[in-house]
Amino acid sequence: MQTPEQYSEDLYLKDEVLEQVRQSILDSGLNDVSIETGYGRLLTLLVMSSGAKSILEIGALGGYSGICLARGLREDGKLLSLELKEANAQLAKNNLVNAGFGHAVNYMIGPALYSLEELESRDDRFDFFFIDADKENYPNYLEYAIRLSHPGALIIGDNTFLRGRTLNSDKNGPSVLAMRKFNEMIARDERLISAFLPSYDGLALARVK
Ligand SMILES: C[S@@+](CC[C@H](N)C(=O)[O-])C[C@H]1O[C@@H](n2cnc3c(N)ncnc32)[C@H](O)[C@@H]1O
Repeated sequence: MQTPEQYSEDLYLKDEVLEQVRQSILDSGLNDVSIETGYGRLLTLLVMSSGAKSILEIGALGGYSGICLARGLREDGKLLSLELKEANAQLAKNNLVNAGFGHAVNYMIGPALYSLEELESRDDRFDFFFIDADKENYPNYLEYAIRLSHPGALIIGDNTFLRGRTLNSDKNGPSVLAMRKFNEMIARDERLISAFLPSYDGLALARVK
């Protein structure tokens, strides 16, 4: 029997652009740890529904989520993506250009914490955040996202379950501890209104009050 996720995905026609992105990641010798197809679709829907004009993504890889985010942007909207590795940012950029979003995207290369510090020093603000990089820094990324947000901004974080490790009390490595802290912040921080989606590897959604 199909999983609910497989059943839902099979309802849609093939997305040639996004399939090509996944192939380009594999062709580059990288693991395809892009966002799941159903959640990519949700990103587009959320960006479009929120009317976001400025998006900050943390973790670009090959640009899969970047394209999903850009698809929801208004004509004059911008996506800034923070990526540790230059080669990944280049791959993502190529894929965004091929998808017709070259005009809308910029990359900052290096550890995201440094880039976030720079953005804060410039007093930059964003309407939408997608957190999908090194898990140990998720609580730090969330704190920065709240500080860099316009009121009403949306913050989305991927992989909240860490393939089940978050829920397993025998697992207590740094990524797991950080993800538990991130999830608790999402649920309890008084600056946020939030919800969790338990499909795939889990997704956290929050709105800054
Ligand atoms: C899960 S992948 C991102 C997938 C992408 N969001 C998508 O769905 O298409 C994580 C990415 O975060 C990047 N990354 C890891 N540590 C980072 C850091 N400290 N700062 C910025 N990027 C980082 C990795 O190089 C990798 O490209």
